[in-house]
Amino acid sequence: MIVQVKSLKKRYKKDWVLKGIDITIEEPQIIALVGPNGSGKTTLLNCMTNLLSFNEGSVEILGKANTAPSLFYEISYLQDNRILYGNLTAYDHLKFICRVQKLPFSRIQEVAERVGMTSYLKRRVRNFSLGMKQHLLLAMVILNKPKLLLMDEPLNGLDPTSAINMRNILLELYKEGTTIIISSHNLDEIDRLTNTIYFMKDGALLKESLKELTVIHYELTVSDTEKAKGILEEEGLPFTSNDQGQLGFKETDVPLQTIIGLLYGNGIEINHIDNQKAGAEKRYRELFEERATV
Ligand SMILES: Nc1ncnc2c1ncn2[C@@H]1O[C@H](COP(=O)(O)OP(=O)(O)OP(=O)(O)O)[C@@H](O)[C@H]1O
Repeated sequence: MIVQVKSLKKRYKKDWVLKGIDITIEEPQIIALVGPNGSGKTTLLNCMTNLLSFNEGSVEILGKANTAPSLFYEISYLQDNRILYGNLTAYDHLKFICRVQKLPFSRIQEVAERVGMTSYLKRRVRNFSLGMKQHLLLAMVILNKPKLLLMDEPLNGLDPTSAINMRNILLELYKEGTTIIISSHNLDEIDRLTNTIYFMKDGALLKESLKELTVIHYELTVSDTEKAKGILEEEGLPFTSNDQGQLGFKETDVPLQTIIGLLYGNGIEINHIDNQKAGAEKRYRELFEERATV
């Protein structure tokens, strides 16, 4: 068992922020943690890594209570860049981690090259841009090749090239057996990284696989909607229709080519085809519509 969180509850004074979180991860995966500002994502990650105590429930990681000292060598947690020291260089940070993690210093160059930060390795962090700090944080958490990697908003401030590089690094780690839990507001990037999303809502998690949500839907505007409906019903093909007379289909139910052939064959013209690929953003809007439109 990689992660087993049971009925985890956490409150700050009277406010319950986590109201009973359950997470079971048995095999390496990449999981995205998504939710509005203040929904409790950081609190959850802090509780899981034992940086924060919780009020009720239990957290086990790699079969041990999350307080077990040996986990220090097996998990990594990318937090925000306030943990960095302005007066130290990137190299100093990485050397410190090598010392406490008992890793050879040769790992530093290896990781710096992988992350793409060799040119400013010896510079003081004080003068780093936001993206450079994110690179350093990434280098710091992958030094020990963790079995579980938790990441709080790792994509902040990354330019597109760096975001792609980070995605590739995470996918490589995952292929090597690392489980990754990543909180992010960048839903496009999440879509590219994983199909498994935990939406954080009202102190609870809604676990969803986007496999179903990423099925392609298409909508057709045709010359004679009523006639088309009759033909589709006769053929027993599943479809929906809306007020504007559009007919909706799921690619998995009926391939588009089949519908086109059938309608044309019956003298119905297709005026417009609209493809819709649902994804993390669409689902987010459905779940948090009020907040998303503010
Ligand atoms: N130390 C604290 N004391 C009191 N309340 C806190 C503390 N830390 C967080 N909170 C509150 O707990 C709630 C959850 O905060 P948290 O930082 O976990 O959310 P988040 O989902 O990570 O937000 P964001 O997306 O903005 O990073 C918020 O209402 C926040 O104000």
